[in-house]
Amino acid sequence: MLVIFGASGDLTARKLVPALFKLYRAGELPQNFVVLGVSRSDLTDGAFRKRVVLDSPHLSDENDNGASDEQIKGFAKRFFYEDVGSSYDSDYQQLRNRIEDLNDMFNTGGNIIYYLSTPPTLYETIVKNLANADLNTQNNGWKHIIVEKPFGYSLKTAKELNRGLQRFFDESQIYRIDHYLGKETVQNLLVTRFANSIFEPLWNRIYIHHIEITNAESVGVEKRGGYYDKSGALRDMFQNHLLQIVSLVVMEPPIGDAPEEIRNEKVKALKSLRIMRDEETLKNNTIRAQYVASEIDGKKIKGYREEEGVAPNSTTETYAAVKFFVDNWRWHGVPFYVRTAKRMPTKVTEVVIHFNTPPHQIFKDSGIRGKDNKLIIRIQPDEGILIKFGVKVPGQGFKVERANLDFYYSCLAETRVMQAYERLLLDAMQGDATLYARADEVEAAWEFVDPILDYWQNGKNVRMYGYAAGVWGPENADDLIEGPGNWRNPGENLADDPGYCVIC
Ligand SMILES: NC(=O)C1=CN([C@@H]2O[C@H](COP(=O)(O)OP(=O)(O)OC[C@H]3O[C@@H](n4cnc5c(N)ncnc54)[C@H](OP(=O)(O)O)[C@@H]3O)[C@@H](O)[C@H]2O)C=CC1
Ligand SMILES: O=C1O[C@H](COP(=O)(O)O)[C@@H](O)[C@H](O)[C@H]1O
Repeated sequence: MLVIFGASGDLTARKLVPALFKLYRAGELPQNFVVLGVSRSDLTDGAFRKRVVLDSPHLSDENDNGASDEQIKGFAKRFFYEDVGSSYDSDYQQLRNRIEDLNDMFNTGGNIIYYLSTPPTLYETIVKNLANADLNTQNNGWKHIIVEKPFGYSLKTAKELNRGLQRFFDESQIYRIDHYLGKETVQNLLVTRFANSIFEPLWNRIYIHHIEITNAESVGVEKRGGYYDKSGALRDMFQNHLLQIVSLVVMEPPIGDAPEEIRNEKVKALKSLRIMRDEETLKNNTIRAQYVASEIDGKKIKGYREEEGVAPNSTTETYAAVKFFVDNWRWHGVPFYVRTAKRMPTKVTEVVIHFNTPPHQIFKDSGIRGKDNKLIIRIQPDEGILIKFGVKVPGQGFKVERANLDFYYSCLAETRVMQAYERLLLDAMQGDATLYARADEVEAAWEFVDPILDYWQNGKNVRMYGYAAGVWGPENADDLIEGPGNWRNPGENLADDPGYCVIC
């Protein structure tokens, strides 16, 4: 049984129920699957079903071939609703009775996931009340809790939240969601590195010059200005999703694919990020910026400070770029450049491994300079992997051009690629926490991010750059890159990435 707290909210309707529906249609949910929505709103089972299933505009998408009425009705019958009264801090005895009734009706064996999809300030209250009603014990079926982001606001609050949850649930029962880990391409980072023998020998300071990770969104803060203005790019994307990607790029090979083997290595990776402690280092290695009003294709785009819910004098960043080093044997001296931003020219997330130039230039007039070998791992969209390597241009002499060697997920036309929430929900049902963040991972990530946030908020004369909505951030961001290089500003499609002989 999936018990969703905050079931009347946006996440339930827009992400959770559509993901469950996809799993249902694909026949991947257990036979006895049932959902109990819980929140303060006064709803009947019928009204809840209408809201999140029958009248929902979110159940189909452009890749869908349409669900039948029968499927939708069959799915809706598995949804029930219970209100907690006027506050989540109440006696959950009535909730317990309802859960027991549904357990019997659907023969669930007492296996329950509690999904916390309320404002984070309520997480601890909810788990305390679950425990008070004896709804956390595992002697009659397993009990897992899935905790939505944001997980804390700082290292201190993340630690408090961890301790708060762990008072009532064992760490093995706690699933902290990071939807980037549910993305197929993020998981493929592990496979690319550890299921091949051709990349890993090069995956170190001897062959890699620097690593660049870009997460760009073309949208602004949309309707979430109120939330975002208290958060900012560093908390919203960098502390969680991007540092999760960093941990997969940086980690050592685990001894196996058991969840704890992988998570142990990720924690070690996060703990090896060099924490920036003094103002000079923070000044030279971080850049923050806000988008300002502009016009894109004749359409006026609001600046961040004009967005609904955002303070007119806000100092919250919508662009964050950070250069850092990893203090371990493998990565000594290799700079990592990671940026995330809203209102960029396109939506794209990619990891770019820039290899060193060959140690000795044999082909002196080849035109190869500045065109290093790259491995581009495209997380989204146009998911795939592309290697840029030098080939000889036919003709006299040794002119070299960069060609592309590539793989695209879209080539796997017959394969159903699960969306992030589908994969993560299914894993939590199966008790597989590999793709969920452990307490120490979250804390290690905050440990790295906290000094940057503190500097941005309290440092002396910290610049807040502006960038016109629709461009690749402030010009000064290129100053972060060592030497003559710039950020790679990719197009929407990896397949369009310029390379010699693209039409073959
Ligand atoms: N929406 C999204 O795309 C994403 C959301 N999240 C996280 O998921 C959680 C839920 O988000 P979302 O569904 O968007 O939030 P909403 O505000 O839409 O819904 C939250 C639900 O919690 C209940 N609630 C209880 N107390 C409060 C309160 N003081 N203020 C507002 N709501 C309250 C409300 O139900 P009721 O009043 O009936 O009790 C409400 O329906 C949050 O922690 C959010 O950070 C994370 C990633 C993406
Ligand atoms: O967690 C979040 O992620 C989305 C971006 O997710 P994606 O899967 O579309 O890349 C971001 O828009 C949002 O601000 C953030 O809270």
